Amino acid sequence: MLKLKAISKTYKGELKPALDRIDLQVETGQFVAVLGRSGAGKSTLVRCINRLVEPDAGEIVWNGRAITGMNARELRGIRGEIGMVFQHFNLLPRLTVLTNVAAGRFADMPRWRSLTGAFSNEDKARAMAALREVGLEAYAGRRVDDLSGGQKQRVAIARVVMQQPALLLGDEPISSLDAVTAARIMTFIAGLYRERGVTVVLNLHDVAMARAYATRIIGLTDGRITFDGPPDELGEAELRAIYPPDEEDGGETITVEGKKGRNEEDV
Ligand SMILES: Nc1ncnc2c1ncn2[C@@H]1O[C@H](COP(=O)(O)OP(=O)(O)OP(=O)(O)O)[C@@H](O)[C@H]1O
Repeated sequence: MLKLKAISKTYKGELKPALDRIDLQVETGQFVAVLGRSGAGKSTLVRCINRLVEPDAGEIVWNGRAITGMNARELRGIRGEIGMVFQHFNLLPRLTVLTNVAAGRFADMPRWRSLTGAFSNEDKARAMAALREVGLEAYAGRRVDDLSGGQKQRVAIARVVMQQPALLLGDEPISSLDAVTAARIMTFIAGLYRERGVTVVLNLHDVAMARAYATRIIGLTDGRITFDGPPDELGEAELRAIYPPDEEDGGETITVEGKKGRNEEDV
């Protein structure tokens, strides 16, 4: 179980908190999508969980252990249990697909160490099996920077499969992908949750994707939780609370089906 207790974060030089006393409890085996406008605090929330961003106050507890308060070595250890996928993949571009995936097994080590150690045949076989799951077996020897965005995200998913995390965090993992590729990545993530019991917390921009895949939706507005419930309770009124209209942004409209710009709304 993941518990956030009164987590607050104000970035240096900012007046308004990015997160304002967030309390959240995620049961093992939930698939949580975090929605909110740009700047609502979604990235900050997800990144505080594994302390890529340091909260100013509050406590984060994962399976009875307080992540807040861990020293660097303990934090590396816990990060081995927590997988993460990013919008821009966070792979080592000049290295091969296989090396990137195999390194997932050493997620609790500093990166340079995981790469200087030779991988065992067993590690390589497991990395190949993970690549097979995402349909990229044939790309094992290719350099990551030769792949498309969707393929890179599949490599990142294979690395997570290799890591066998109990918790998967995602910071906009599908934001830079086209709709078909995004759905494919969400299906892989849903597979980790359904078939392996991985607890998932993803920050998403896409309301329709969140509704289609998550079991619970958290709405963030100005650093506070303004919605918490299953996808079928997320109606138009709830969406308006999560995405309040703002004169400055041209009146972007979010509907249950997804996001619409003003022009699309007019036609
Ligand atoms: N490194 C930083 N330094 C200063 N302010 C920051 C930093 N990162 C985020 N912020 C501010 O904190 C608030 C929350 O940002 P955050 O990135 O968490 O929002 P978000 O909901 O993920 O937005 P987006 O959807 O645009 O990525 C915003 O006001 C943002 O400007």
